[in-house]
Amino acid sequence: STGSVVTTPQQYDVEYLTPVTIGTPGQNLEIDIDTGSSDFWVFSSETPKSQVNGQTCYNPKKSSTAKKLDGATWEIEYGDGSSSSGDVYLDKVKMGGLNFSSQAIEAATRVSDEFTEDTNNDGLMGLAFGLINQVRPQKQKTFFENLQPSLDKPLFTADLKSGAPGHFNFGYIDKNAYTGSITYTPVNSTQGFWMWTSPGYTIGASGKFKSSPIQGIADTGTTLLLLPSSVVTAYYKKVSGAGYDSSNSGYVFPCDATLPSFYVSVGDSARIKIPGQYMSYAPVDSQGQNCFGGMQSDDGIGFSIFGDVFLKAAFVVFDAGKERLGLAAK
Ligand SMILES: O=C([C@@H]1CCCNC1)N1CCCCC1
Repeated sequence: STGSVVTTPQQYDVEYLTPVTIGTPGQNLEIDIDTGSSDFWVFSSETPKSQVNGQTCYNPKKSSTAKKLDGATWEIEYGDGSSSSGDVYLDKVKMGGLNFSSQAIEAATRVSDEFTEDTNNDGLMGLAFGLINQVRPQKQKTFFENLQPSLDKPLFTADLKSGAPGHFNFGYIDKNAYTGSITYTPVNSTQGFWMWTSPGYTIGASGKFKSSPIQGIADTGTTLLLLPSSVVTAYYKKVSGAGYDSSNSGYVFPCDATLPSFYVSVGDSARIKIPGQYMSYAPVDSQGQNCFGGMQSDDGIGFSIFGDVFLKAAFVVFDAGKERLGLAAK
């Protein structure tokens, strides 16, 4: 089998939302596909009304195919401080023309304010490795892991775009979705992430390559590109008026500044170009005078995060069969 589903950016490409259908009759939700975590959780009829602000809620009591996974609970804390928790049902899930009849659906009985305030986001579908699924006493498989044996190829691809809808495809590689060739690089999944190491980077079209290994994860659920502070400092040195703004906890610069492109090396001889325009995330003031940088420090995380600022510049193959990541220009 193969599948393909559209994914649509929210304002400033802060996140990408993807339609999914749960239960019988189908309940349609819009979720954030997150390759940086491994829980599929949704707003539900069990989420306190005070914590629901426009989201669509999955109601297992209205699904003839829902089965409670007795005794199972979950609780997750994300790196940005947001969190949620709840109980678990098994139910049918349809996404991109693919079906799985007994997917673990983690119904939220509590969500943190960050999720309540994210009004269009009905939940997260984690597509990292099941090793880090947070359901206890038995961890559950991701949607992709459940489907993997039936897919033509044991992989999925992400084609996120700047300010336009893109696709997540499952089980196949669309040759029309990228240019040139795909460069593959090994993934180390021992921490449960799509973790890989870039050999280095280049700042600007006429910059000199810096050989400096950067270990990080491919995370569609993180908006920005989070890199070692040495790289971040070197980049913003090339942006006039840029500086670290403690009130916004990150590098900020005049929105009319010219931003250099940033090249992330892959394998022995390839690199992904992030256009300068992608390196500005959003205004920090209502006048739109100063802008928050798309590249920020990974301090405190323990590794870098290749989030949407990077991923939307590439066609990305998440190849579980060969534990590798494929990257191509587009
Ligand atoms: O919580 C996260 C991210 C948050 C944004 C969405 N993706 C998952 N982690 C990834 C980095 C290491 C810590 C866990």
